[in-house]
Amino acid sequence: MPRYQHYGAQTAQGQMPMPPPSRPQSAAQYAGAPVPQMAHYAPHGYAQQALPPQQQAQQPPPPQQQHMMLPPHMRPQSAPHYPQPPLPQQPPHLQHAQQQLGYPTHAAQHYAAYAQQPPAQPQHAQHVPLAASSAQHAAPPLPDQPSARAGAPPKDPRPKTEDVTGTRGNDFEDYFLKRELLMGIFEAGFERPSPIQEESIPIALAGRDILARAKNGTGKTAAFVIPVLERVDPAKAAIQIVLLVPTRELALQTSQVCKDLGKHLGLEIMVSTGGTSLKDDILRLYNTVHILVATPGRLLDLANKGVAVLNQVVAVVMDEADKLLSPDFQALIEGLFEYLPPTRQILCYSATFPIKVKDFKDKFMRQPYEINLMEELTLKGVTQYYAFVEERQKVQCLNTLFAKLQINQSIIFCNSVNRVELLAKKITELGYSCFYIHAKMLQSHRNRVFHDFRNGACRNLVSSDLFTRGIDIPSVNVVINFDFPRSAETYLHRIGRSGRFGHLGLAVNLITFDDRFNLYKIEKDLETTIQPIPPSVNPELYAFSG
Ligand SMILES: Nc1ncnc2c1ncn2[C@@H]1O[C@H](COP(=O)(O)OP(=O)(O)OP(=O)(O)O)[C@@H](O)[C@H]1O
Repeated sequence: MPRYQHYGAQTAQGQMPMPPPSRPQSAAQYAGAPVPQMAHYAPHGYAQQALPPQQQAQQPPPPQQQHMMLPPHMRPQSAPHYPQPPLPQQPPHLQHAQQQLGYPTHAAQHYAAYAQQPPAQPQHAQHVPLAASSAQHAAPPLPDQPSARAGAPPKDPRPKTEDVTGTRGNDFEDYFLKRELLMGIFEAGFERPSPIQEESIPIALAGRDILARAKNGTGKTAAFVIPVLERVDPAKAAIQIVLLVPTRELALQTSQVCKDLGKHLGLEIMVSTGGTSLKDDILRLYNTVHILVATPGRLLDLANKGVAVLNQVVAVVMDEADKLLSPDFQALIEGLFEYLPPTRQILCYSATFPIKVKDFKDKFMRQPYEINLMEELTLKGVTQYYAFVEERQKVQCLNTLFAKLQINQSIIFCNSVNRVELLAKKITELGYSCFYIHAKMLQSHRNRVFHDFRNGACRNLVSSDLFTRGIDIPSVNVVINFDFPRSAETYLHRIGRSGRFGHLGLAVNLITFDDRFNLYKIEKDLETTIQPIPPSVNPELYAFSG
């Protein structure tokens, strides 16, 4: 029996009541709440932070009748505005990673010999487990030198799942990386490689093409950034690495990872995306650039103009590769490959790889090494629930979720730009702090929202699918699909914005009658079960009290 048939029968367990398909719903029973007007709604993605107390008092509480439409466990308490816990500090290792650590300059010289060792030997490409052999080839720190780990920040105390802990036990030292690179890795708070990093780093260092699939938030970025940072020759004034990503925000984030991990390497890293001044990019390219992180359209433009010279590129990375090979980008990518030398290494990463990648693989890649760490598709640390609602009940249901859940930070996804703006407005009117972001906003506003949300300036972000892929904000512990996505890929990437690096997270899906087939299909495609939301959600499933 298809699962969607029994949703209506489960109301006793506490989820939203499902109206039988044939029974028309009375407007009085399911009418949406009139939403109070809100003068403090600010455009450009900035909704107000929170109403001043005296204005909060003036806000009419949501009508009682509306609460009664919800099953008892979803009804808000009596107060019109529900206090949420204070915004948390960033985990200690993240705060620390942002601080500049002074290193004695002699350390770099002292280790020059070690740093200049040739990159990984062919046995890496043969996939020899490094743990077994590391004792033979890992260079021990010289007696009078601090270890490259000396600048590591305090340990992140949050529990992690096997998605990132299920490794063979390798250490970063096992890969013969430059000492300066190791220092950057440890200062970023990375202690050991994650499974995808263990699989990918040695193969990439050996120069082989890679097609890699691993779960969201398990460290794919460092899995390609570390080997490409190792491969760049700082003395050579040419673009040596191209990192392609589908969105501008992801480009900014990825370039920041390159800068953080490579901060002792003395490399020039440039971001180039649409929505910024082309002239600035052209002027920047007159100076040395070693690593170029770009969205495909802008880079092709610069290559066509002869400004971005790509004939010295040794490796090109395609993050979210399936998206980059979708019809939206495919022509641009193929255009770009005409400028790249035939010897370039190609590294492709994503959590989702449909069949369409095959054509690209056959046409451009040379016997790629394939990594698939996704026997199981969803993250172990992310608990998934659905609440069955009528369209007009959604805002009230969200209000209840805000009141009941321990949200550190949340991302709330809508299926269109219009709905993002409307929902942000309604959330603000309910008295909660909220930003919004979508692709039709000015880039400068997008950047500000991204920056401020990441820094914890606001608890909730309403987003279109712009933030579905790749965005890494470790404090996000709750994702809400206000609108249920249409495809399993989108669903997987969206819920993967919580539960980063094996931490715990919660995904709540608001499901309407029309969504039920889609819910069933996505559950089937992902071989997962999305449970009805219980009357109270155990905070231990998603909230770290530390
Ligand atoms: N070895 C490591 N040790 C500790 N933290 C790590 C390690 N590798 C990556 N991280 C952290 O894990 C988080 C997720 O990493 P990343 O964004 O690379 O995941 P991803 O697999 O690319 O996710 P997505 O599929 O969503 O793009 C980041 O905050 C990153 O700093």
